[in-house]
Amino acid sequence: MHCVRKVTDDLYWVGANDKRLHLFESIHPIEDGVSYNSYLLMDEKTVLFDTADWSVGRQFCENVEYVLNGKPLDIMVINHLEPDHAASINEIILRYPDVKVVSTEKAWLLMNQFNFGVEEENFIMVKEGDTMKFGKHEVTFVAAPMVHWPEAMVTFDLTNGVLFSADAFGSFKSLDGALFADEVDFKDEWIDEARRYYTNIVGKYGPQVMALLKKASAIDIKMLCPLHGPVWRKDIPWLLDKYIHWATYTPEEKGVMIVYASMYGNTMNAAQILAAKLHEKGFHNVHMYDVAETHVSYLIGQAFKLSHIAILSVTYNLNVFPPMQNFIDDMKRLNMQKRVVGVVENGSWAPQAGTLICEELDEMKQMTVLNEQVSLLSAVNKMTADELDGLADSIIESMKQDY
Ligand SMILES: Cc1cc2nc3c(=O)[nH]c(=O)nc-3n(C[C@H](O)[C@H](O)[C@H](O)COP(=O)(O)O)c2cc1C
Repeated sequence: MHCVRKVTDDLYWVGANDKRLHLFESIHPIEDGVSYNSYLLMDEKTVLFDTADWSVGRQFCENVEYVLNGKPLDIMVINHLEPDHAASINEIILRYPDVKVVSTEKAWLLMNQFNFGVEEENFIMVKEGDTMKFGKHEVTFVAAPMVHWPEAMVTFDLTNGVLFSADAFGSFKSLDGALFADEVDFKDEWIDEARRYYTNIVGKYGPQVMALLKKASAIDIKMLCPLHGPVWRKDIPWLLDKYIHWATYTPEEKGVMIVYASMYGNTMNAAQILAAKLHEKGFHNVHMYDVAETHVSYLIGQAFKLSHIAILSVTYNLNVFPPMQNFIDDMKRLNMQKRVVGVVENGSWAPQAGTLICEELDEMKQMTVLNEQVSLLSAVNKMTADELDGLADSIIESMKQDY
């Protein structure tokens, strides 16, 4: 049975939710599922904006058929060719063989590579600034390279201010009947998953996102229709502000994320002592993570949010503990920058982790490593407890800077 929502008088959400997928892109856990959004405009011409992942293909096709109500599908605009949005192109073409597919030159190459079954005579290539009229609605196409694949574009409806924003402004979590961000408690219940989605999926491409935001600031956006998560019709400046922070690697808050790696509990003890000292000294925005217990995508989300990171790691076969190394590698891969970092190492015979972590941080942009580094020998003692106290002071002192 169809399950659709009306976005505007003549625009429908025809997407679907996946609550069974365990790992998005085979890497990021999505305990709360994900939605694959697709939108169908019923103008003089009928226009489908993107398709959906094949896992929800049956529901998606039923939704399209219901809204079309016997009309042919004239146009399919493909803003983003990644298969979680484009895998059903082939099925749509089989059902509506006369449909014209509209997308970028790079998308044309990719849809051929993926064997999505688009014939050349049915493909209309568009570029930045091109416009297309469907009847009442006229749209313009805006290139959005690397947000988050090279072929991506967004489509702006000049008639009613709807921006079909592809992967930009998306979020993990299934919609479960809600459609608009103002129908859920986004600021409380969704923001962490929206940040985790952005930072892990698009986080590397901050400059490209800023380029898109610059273009977006020149148009009067009334509604954002992303390919995952809710549609925005209120509070759009609030979301744009979050995006500016993430895309420029600017912390949202002064806060400390304490990440530790510990096999026998002593480094964890140091992390607890550090956290206790921060609270004792009056600083309370402190969040603690066992690196081996927390999926790195959650760590990345928090690292983008907070101004300070305290890294405490055991030495492991003369290296950094592997899950901690993975976290640091991931931050590097995603271009993480502009954070203040405290480093604590542990080793029982040849502590090495601290030096190696500092070398990694040195290769990243604008990472300030606090001088008060602590080197533990197996367990915290009186001297290193005092050093942890000094590190807590140093973290609090560095909070006085502007972010
Ligand atoms: C497999 C393994 C490899 C280790 N390699 C080193 C090492 O190369 N250098 C070192 O000083 N300690 C090494 N250690 C000791 C750890 O760093 C030790 O667990 C730590 O000093 C105690 O902290 P923890 O209680 O937080 O685990 C190793 C421990 C294990 C289990």
